[in-house]
Amino acid sequence: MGSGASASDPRKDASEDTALRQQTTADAGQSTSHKGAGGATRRIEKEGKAVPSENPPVPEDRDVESGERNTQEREEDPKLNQKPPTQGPVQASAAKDETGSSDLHEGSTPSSCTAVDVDSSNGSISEREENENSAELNKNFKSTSNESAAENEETPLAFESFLHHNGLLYCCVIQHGHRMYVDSKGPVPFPAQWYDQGRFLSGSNEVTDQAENSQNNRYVNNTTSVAEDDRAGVVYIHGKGTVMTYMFEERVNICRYYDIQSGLWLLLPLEWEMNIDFVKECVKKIKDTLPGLTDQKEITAALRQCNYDPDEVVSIYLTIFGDSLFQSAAKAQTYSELNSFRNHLQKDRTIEDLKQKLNTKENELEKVFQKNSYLARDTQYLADMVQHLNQRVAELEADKQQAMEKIRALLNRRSTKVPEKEPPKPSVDLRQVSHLTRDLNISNKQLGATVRHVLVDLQNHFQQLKELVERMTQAEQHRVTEQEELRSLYMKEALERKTLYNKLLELQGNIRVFCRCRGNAPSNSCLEVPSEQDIVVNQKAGKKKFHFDRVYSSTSTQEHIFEGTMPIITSCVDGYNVCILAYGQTGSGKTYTMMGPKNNPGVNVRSVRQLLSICKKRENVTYTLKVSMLEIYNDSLNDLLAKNPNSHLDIRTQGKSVTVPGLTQAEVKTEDDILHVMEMGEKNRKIASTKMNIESSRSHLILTLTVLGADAVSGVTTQGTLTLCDLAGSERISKTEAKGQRLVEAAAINKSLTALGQVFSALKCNAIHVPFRNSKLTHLLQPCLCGDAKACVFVNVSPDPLNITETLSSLQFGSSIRQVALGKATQNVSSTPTTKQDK
Ligand SMILES: Nc1ncnc2c1ncn2[C@@H]1O[C@H](COP(=O)(O)OP(=O)(O)OP(=O)(O)O)[C@@H](O)[C@H]1O
Repeated sequence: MGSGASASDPRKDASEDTALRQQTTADAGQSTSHKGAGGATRRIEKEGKAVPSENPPVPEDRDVESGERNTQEREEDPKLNQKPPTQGPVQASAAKDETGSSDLHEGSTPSSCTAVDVDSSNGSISEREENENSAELNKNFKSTSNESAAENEETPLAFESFLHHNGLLYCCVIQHGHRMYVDSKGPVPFPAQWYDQGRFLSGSNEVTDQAENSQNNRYVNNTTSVAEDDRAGVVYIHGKGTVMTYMFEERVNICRYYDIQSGLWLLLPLEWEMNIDFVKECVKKIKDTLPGLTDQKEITAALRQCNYDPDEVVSIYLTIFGDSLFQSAAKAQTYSELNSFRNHLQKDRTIEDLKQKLNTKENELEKVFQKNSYLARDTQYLADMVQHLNQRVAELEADKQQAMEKIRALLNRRSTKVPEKEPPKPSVDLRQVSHLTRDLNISNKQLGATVRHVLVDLQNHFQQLKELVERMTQAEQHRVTEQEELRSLYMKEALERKTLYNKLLELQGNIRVFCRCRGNAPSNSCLEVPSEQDIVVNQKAGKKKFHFDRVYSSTSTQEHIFEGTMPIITSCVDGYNVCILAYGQTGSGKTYTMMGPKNNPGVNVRSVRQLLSICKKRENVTYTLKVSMLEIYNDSLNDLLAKNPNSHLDIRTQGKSVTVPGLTQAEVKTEDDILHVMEMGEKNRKIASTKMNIESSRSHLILTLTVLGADAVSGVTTQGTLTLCDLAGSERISKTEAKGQRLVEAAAINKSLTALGQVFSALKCNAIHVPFRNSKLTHLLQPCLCGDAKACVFVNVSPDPLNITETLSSLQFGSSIRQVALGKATQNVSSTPTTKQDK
């Protein structure tokens, strides 16, 4: 093809390049590393694109021969002569050695091994053809380049891709500073006007704006500066044809394809990927390994997340769902749990639908009731009317009777009196009377007809009303039955949801231990947080690593910290005893974590907010919240909400319940109420500590929220408690050199924290006796630490190297309690008949 023609009409070039495209398409299977979006975006081996050090020897006779045969075969094969995909990019083919390998290191053939893929059903050119075509191209290229280069000189080549505005991608070669693009017959000088008609795809994440750089790129002296792009590729999409793909970032799941219509790079849809052979193979491999997985779309999505690495997908599934996935879905018992999670979501939606249905029905009923009241009013009106008409009929009857009697009397008088002379003139005009009688008869008849008519109307009305009432009664019965069904379904679903949620928490462990490094870390911090679950202490003797459920670095925000505790707060509303403790030396950030400053509150305030929001959302359950606040100083309890905060309290145990008789419990309804109560408690704590000349950090602060729930639908009542505990500082006596009162305080703190450690140790080894009563602290926390509770411990540590010993001891304490596995948590529920049940 002449360079002039190519320059003026790139589309024409494209149609002439069909065979080349087909050939490059076939090359893709061998010359690419499949790291891209399956077949969609494949990476080209870097080595294949590297600038070769020498011109490779290509067998001349074979090239010529294969070139001829290729042309002939193309003419004969309709598949190869088919119209080229209009959006299909032209990629340079990889010249191959005799074995068909495109590896430049081995074959030492200069090539631009660009990756291309097609739908295998469309038919690809045989490997032999590929070799032949590649060889021909190489030969052509070699001869052209030889003309411009010094004979036998080792010529460095560089390859790049040019994306024309018409959507076609051309492979370009630079040699001796001259740029050429690869035509079906070989390299052709790159037309100057093309610089403004497209852009080069660079090796970096960006697509180079050719308009800006066109001047710089016209003559390239240094071959190594030429863009190498291993992110470009093409994919055949059924129904769309061949589209060009490009990976803009390192992660393949954001690979894009070039949409010729919009001229934009769009995200590759999951459905397309699912149908790509490479992806299908990966999915098959995963399914073969884990027969328990069946959903192809889900597996494809997982593949996308794992950079199309089937092994990684398998290992992730195994980590989450265990060995049960080795069995087929029907056999796997645990997998059914996974399904039940999915079903659960579906059921949630069903509940929503049913609730809506219930609302609609209730509205309908409301309307029927309204209609009923209108009809009742109509009936009353008609009945009044009938009564009135009856009265009127009676009056008319009476009038008629009177008139008749008068007539009769007149007639009698007339017949008995015999006129002797001139008969006397009758006092009543008989004609008038007969007229009157006739009129009366007529009106009597009319009245009778009207009454009959009204009566018929009334009967019809009554009949209609009767039918309506019957229908209403039926509808009411139907509604009641439906409501009953909905209620039972709701109860079942609610129970299932709670069970699943708590099962999830149980799987995560009923005691979760988090570590938080204090903020404002010094530049010579002794702590490192290499991952979300590890913390490393840099000490002179070397590094020491500790593992926790979650480690929060010095830069973690209060929001982050709270996120970790959120799940167990939901449990509290469901009737579980939940406890959040902050442990650590003085100044390590316990109070900051639990209470926090007003403008950036800590776990306490956020938990309360969360609790209230959950309670508000559950419309069928009426919640009552009560708050108590106490401190433990020198192993004695002070009620911080009492009028006299110094009044000492005792602990009483009855069965499993531990109570503090006389402890003030304030009922709260809103967030403001709770904050007000907390503020009051804090104030009392300060007053008490000033009076006793102690520091507030020398006592344990325990804030308890009791949540009582009464479910109007199921009639179940629950009681959960949320205990928020800011422990006293855990530093050693020897370090603080405490004396006198301070020594007594330190001893009490030590004793209670040691008792806490002993309780955890006993729980760890499932001891028959757990020494809860060794201190007031552990005694009080017993319901939150024994079998039916969920606890979350924050180990607060200071990053200051001066506190390294305390930091190590706190971390040691934290990692030892992390190994504690509490028994299966049980819910504090009771079933009581509720008056609202009939609702
Ligand atoms: N994450 C953080 N970001 C910013 N400042 C913090 C952070 N953690 C703690 N601080 C600050 O460090 C200081 C000590 O924190 P805090 O009072 O919470 O420690 P503590 O462990 O409760 O001490 P004590 O046991 O004496 O009560 C406070 O001034 C607090 O504001």
